Amino acid sequence: MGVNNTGSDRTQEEEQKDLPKVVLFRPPPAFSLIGEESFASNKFHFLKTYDSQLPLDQFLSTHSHSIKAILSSGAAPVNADILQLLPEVGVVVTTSAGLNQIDIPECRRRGIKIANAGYVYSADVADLAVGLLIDVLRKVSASDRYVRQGLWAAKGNYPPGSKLSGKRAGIVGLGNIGYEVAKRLEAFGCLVSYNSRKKKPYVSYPFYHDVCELAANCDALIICCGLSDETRHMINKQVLSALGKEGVIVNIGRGAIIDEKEMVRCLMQGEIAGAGLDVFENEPNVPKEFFAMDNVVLSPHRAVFTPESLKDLSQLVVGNLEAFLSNKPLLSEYVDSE
Ligand SMILES: O=CC(=O)O
Repeated sequence: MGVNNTGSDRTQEEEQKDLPKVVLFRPPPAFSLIGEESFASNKFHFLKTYDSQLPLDQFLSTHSHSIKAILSSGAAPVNADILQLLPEVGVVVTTSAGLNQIDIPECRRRGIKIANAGYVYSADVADLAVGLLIDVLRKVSASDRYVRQGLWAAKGNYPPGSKLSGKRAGIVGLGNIGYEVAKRLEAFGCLVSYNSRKKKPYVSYPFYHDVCELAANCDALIICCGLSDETRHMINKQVLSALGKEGVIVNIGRGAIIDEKEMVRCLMQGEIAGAGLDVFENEPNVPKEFFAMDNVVLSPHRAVFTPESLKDLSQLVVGNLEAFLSNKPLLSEYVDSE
């Protein structure tokens, strides 16, 4: 029997057994980016379904009465079938800002609390949204390719881009992230307006109840809302035609908020002017048509990933798990408010 570094003669495995059990269905990207130990892996027993040879239901049934918490991330669903195998679970802590992978009504029905990444990523995601918008308008990536291909010397100047300042920017979803995008674009001299489920009392930006009307009254539409049954394909043919030939769309929310096939068609036929996309309907697969479009800027769903924010995230996740396990209020509890 090995002696561990606490001086006791119990193996690390035996000691781990006494720790509160937290189940994971998929490795959070942050584990490989900043290290699993940043998530206090010495304080919790992380049960990783993806490391087990057992089928998921068998694995969960084996541990069903000892798992108290779920650590969710990315697209792995936390649905009714899973929750019913875990009767002792009282909290789902997710490393994501988005909650579309979690069956929220089922959690509510079972009295399970939910905590997400809160405000941790808002600034980073807003920065990337503005970056994508500037890139599309000013053709940053496209002209970079032009220079690298030696075309500047061979063919002369690359066609000019379009000015950001003075553009009418329509924010779809004025939550934490949408608000950060709005503040940044205002500072760039844009005229901000928004669509949200409800008018926000704390801002004076013009509010459009109808997203189509918002699109008709802006030059750039920035999608910042979460994905739900209500918002799936909310940006459809009608909204894209309302945005029009000069209009640009940026999506840092979730791919399925836009009807992607329709967006591809609109871009191919010049019915909208360009797109900056960090998210896609069927990630990591991206419609091949985009690859040949110089007016489209593509980013592999990475708006949230900066080491600085991931460090804050790890503290928030650990804080949420500890708070739950000691019956204290969660640090970033999700409440259905908007
Ligand atoms: O997209 C990333 C997230 O929801 O955190």
